[in-house]
Amino acid sequence: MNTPAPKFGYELKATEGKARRGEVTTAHGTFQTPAFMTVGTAGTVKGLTPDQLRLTGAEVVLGNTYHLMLRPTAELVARHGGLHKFMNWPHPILTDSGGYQVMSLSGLRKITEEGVKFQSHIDGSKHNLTPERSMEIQDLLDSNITMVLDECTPYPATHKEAADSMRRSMRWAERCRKAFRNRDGYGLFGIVQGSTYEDLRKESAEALIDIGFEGYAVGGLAVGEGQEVMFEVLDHTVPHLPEDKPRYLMGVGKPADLVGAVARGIDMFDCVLPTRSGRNAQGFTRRGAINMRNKRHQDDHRPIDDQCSCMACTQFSRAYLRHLFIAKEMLGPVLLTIHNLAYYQELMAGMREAIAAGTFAAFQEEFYRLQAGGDI
Ligand SMILES: Cc1cccc2c(=O)nc(N)[nH]c12
Ligand SMILES: [Zn+2]
Repeated sequence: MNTPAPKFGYELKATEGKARRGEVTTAHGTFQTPAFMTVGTAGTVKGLTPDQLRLTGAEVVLGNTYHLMLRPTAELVARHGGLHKFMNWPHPILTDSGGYQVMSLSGLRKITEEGVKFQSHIDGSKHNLTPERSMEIQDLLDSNITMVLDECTPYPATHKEAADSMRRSMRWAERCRKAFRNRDGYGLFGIVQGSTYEDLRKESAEALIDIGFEGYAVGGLAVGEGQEVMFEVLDHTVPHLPEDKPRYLMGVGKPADLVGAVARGIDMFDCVLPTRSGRNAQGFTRRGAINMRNKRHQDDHRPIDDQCSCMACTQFSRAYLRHLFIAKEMLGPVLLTIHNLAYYQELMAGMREAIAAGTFAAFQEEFYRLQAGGDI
């Protein structure tokens, strides 16, 4: 007899200024915030087994409606028990709703009031993704956190373009709320749009709160606006979001983006940067970025980061990592992905600890001092 799932929930445990330390409860376990969620687009975090991923400190994995509806289809995943069972990740899963990926990946796409019509980038087949269909797909995937179908307003946008795009996303959010199958341990998150316009971001946040969601994402950022503009948008958007619900900044970001956004009240993040960079020999460390193809590592016995406890840093040298990348060996991308994810999780754990201890301001200073330190 399965024990009944706990209710989906967020508990705020500590704050320092706008920074928050909390915990989210889902049917597949809890996760600590601020959280970095590892991107596992097509049901896999590229190159890593679930055990290796867990060892990096990951608690939440992201899947994508767009990719999984095309291949292997949500219906097949459902026949295999949902995404947790299919990919053997028995911990929280969040899925994005598909609209964002359609706009960045598919051919021949058309946005109408009904939804998004597009051609698959895999085989050219035609699809019609509506708010209702996106909810059905994420339900079939058994996603713990479902994202509403939205349009990520292209950047830059005029005020009118941003207003029209945001208001359609709000109408879609309403349809998603109605179509979402409410059940304990599962949540539906709204996504705030409005580009860089303070009045539109306020209107969007208030519209979503009127509908009511289990969490609120800030969308429409990480679209080329730059860190300064992104932080400005957060400064005038986050204050409109409920204190008792998680806030999720979509698609962000570099380590310094995470620290600055946590300082502005964000709880959850996702970004392909650590995994995509890891596959391309770009490492992240507390002292800044490192290019493992660089000749200076050719005969270097040291690990990537002697303070890191990940498998790459405890078992291998920089010389070996460089060799793997130069020789185009599969193990190179695997090891550097593991290291980058472990570094991101270490950064999040450090922020969680600092907020709980009331030392987040000092943490931020030390973070920026080391990043500027150079000589990694
Ligand atoms: C993944 C991602 C990054 C950046 C922005 C967005 C967005 O606005 N909406 C969705 N659904 N996803 C996003
Ligand atoms: Zn490491």
